[in-house]
Amino acid sequence: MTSMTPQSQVPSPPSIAFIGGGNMARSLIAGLVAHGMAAASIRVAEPVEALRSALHDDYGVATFAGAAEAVDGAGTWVFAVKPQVMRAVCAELAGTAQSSRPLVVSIAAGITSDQLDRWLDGGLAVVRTMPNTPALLGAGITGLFANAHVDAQQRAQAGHILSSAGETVWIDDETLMDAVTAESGSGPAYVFLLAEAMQAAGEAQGLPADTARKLAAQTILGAARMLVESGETAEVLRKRVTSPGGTTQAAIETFEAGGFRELVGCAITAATVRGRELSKAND
Ligand SMILES: NC(=O)C1=CN([C@@H]2O[C@H](COP(=O)(O)OP(=O)(O)OC[C@H]3O[C@@H](n4cnc5c(N)ncnc54)[C@H](O)[C@@H]3O)[C@@H](O)[C@H]2O)C=CC1
Ligand SMILES: O=C(O)[C@@H]1CCC=N1
Repeated sequence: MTSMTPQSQVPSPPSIAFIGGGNMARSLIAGLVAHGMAAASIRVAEPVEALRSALHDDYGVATFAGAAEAVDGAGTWVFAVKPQVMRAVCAELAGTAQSSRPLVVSIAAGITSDQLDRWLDGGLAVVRTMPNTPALLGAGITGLFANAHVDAQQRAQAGHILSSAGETVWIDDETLMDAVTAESGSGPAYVFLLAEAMQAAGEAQGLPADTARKLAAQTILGAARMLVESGETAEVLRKRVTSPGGTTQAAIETFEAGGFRELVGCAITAATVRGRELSKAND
């Protein structure tokens, strides 16, 4: 005989609570809803009323001023607040975390899984992640690290949430998460800086501003697509553009003489170090 579960006892899908409804949370929520997650399963804690209204109006998610109300009944908690407020937010939720044993997902730069676990009173499954802003278009990439308490189902759940923002890559050694933050978390800003510089240089050569902007943006888009879609290395693609004795060679030699690679290395080192500092400064 087949046993039937009465309708009233069918469990509703486990909901996700976002603690922090700012820029990155909004991108992740947009991705989850676009990938078919029921808005009714998404709860958001956000103290700023205007952000709460916008999230509710745009995606239909339930919003709350306080974190404690948002996490009520949620199986996964996504911490999307600034690193500087993470400890205080965790202190507020530690009691509930111990009784409800959620999967804890963090997107905060620098804050380690050990810190999150300790601030929530210990023994919890924590996935530390680092997405980036192209998540807004579903074109992001996220690095993820799981602590020892995370089981296979929770790992899949965290991967599912972040894959709605784009590609995912699991990192086995958490100390490398600061390097992920420095390369891809902050990385879109480096590309925007390059775009700014290319546009300004084009304008300095006499191009109208809107033309210079379009040339820079489409060039970066096209080059990025070639990197992803061609299967070739950046070096091979660069060399194909660089005709011997041509214009590109003149530019590349100027970049190399100016220490471009070293400068990029120093910038990414500075961002990596800053990630470690954020961990210490907020402990
Ligand atoms: N912006 C970026 O490119 C990336 C940011 N991150 C990380 O994402 C996190 C959030 O960054 P953004 O979204 O850019 O910042 P944001 O400032 O837009 O969002 C943070 C939100 O948290 C809210 N908040 C503050 N205290 C709160 C509390 N007690 N309870 C609930 N919400 C609270 C704020 O009102 C704000 O709306 C940070 O930890 C950052 O390191 C990660 C990857 C990329
Ligand atoms: O600048 C930051 O600290 C955050 C983390 C990665 C991108 N934005």
